Amino acid sequence: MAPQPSSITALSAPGKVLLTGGYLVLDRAYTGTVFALDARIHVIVQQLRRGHRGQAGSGPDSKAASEAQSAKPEGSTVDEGEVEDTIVVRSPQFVNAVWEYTIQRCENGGGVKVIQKGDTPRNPFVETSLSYALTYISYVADSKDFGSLSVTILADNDYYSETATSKGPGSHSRGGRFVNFGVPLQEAHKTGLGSSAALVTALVSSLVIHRTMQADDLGAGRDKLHNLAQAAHCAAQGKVGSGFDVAAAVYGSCLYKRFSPAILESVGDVGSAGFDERLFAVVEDASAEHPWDTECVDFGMQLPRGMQMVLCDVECGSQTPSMVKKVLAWRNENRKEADILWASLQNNNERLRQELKRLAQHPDANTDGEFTEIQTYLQRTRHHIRTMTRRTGVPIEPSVQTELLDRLSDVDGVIGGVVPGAGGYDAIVLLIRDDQSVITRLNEQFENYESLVEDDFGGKIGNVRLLGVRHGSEGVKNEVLEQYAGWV
Ligand SMILES: Nc1ncnc2c1ncn2[C@@H]1O[C@H](COP(=O)(O)OP(=O)(O)O)[C@@H](O)[C@H]1O
Ligand SMILES: C[C@@](O)(CCOP(=O)(O)OP(=O)(O)O)CC(=O)O
Repeated sequence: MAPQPSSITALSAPGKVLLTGGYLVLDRAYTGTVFALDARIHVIVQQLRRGHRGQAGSGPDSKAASEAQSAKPEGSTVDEGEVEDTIVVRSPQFVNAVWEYTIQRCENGGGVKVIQKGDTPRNPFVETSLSYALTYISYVADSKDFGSLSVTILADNDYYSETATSKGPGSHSRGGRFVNFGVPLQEAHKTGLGSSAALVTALVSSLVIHRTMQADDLGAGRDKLHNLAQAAHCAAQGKVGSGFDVAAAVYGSCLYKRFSPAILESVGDVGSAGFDERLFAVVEDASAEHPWDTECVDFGMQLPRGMQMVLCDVECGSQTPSMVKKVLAWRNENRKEADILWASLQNNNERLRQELKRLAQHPDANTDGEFTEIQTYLQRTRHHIRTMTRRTGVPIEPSVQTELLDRLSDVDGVIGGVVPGAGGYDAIVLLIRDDQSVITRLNEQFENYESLVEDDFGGKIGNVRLLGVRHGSEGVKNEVLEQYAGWV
């Protein structure tokens, strides 16, 4: 029998930065070095009402469950007399961010599908995570009775650019580490930390732990949660990416080698006959034909002592999907040249990672305190990325970012930096000496920062600011409820 659910479950998962290996990591022949961040997305699942066929909510915490039930969050349509189970998802840091769903049990093993009520704009990442997690849960627990659930999403501030409200005096009015953004989610500008991967990971993990496992099972269940989160994230995105962001959300910082795309290609859509069995096989890695082959090496890896990683938001977004398509099209048409370039990048990225690892393991090896080797490898990686930019005609490191990286690399205490991930006009990453005076000097640079070059791709960067986010290394984890006072 499945374990009895406790009444409230809270988990969080981190954002990511792909320090090196952008584009290369799409191909299993290469790897990416991904760092988890200390900016996390939290998901709190509350059991509002027992499953009406008498299944849920009768666990060891049933007193707390009935309290949660009577403290029914505002706006919920769930009440005791109603037979229909509903799931209400809220993102209370944003205006009107409430999504309410009914649960549809599909025939012929089509799984469990959530159907959105009302006319709030749909949130594909929330919706798909719910359908995928409930399908898996109902298959393993052999029960389709979920009861009604209230789900709260809380994100650390650095996932989105500041808004008038988040900067203002009332931003922390509800208390704790989370701010009120005062705008609808669609109007919030993302800083590119991988909010959707962290959200999907925290959401599917909290639902699965809530219904089929105990909090202590998180370690042992990590691989299954990874497989489920990758499947849900790909379905919500409508494409199979490399999955490095979901891997970092689950396992934390690591050297990542992607899974073979074929693993997820045959899952099909929720509602289609046999979906529950296929999803179960994917999550439990039960397919002999397509076993999971993701490789996350050195997970939980740390930066060397005395080094810190910072991100600089440049207030200007880029379109990753079309950039990826263009780079891959160029690679297909220029295979020989691309292979040489990809090999040079891989080789240098690997040396950089090995040196970071060596210094992390032998803190005394950095005798001059300058991280000179790291500086050299970062410069070489940038050199190859600029070649990639020129040859593909894609603004991976466009000249306004070259200018910014060059200027910041000259600041005393900055070891070097790169455009992470797909590059473009997203936040850049810097490795610096872990010293407050370096942060002070960087902030001084940003006060009057003005770009003096004309960009080769017509991009412009506005305000540059240091994000508060730092390297975090840890993947998905259980959370304590006290920190959500005022929000849940
Ligand atoms: N706090 C949040 N609450 C609810 N949904 C969120 C939240 N943050 C992000 N999302 C979902 O993730 C989407 C952004 O994902 P995506 O475009 O992949 O950006 P990112 O690069 O940050 O992952 C949003 O459109 C929304 O569906
Ligand atoms: C090009 C890529 O290899 C890296 C993209 O990294 P980003 O960190 O830029 O990704 P987004 O969060 O989607 O903006 C694509 C991939 O690996 O999926």
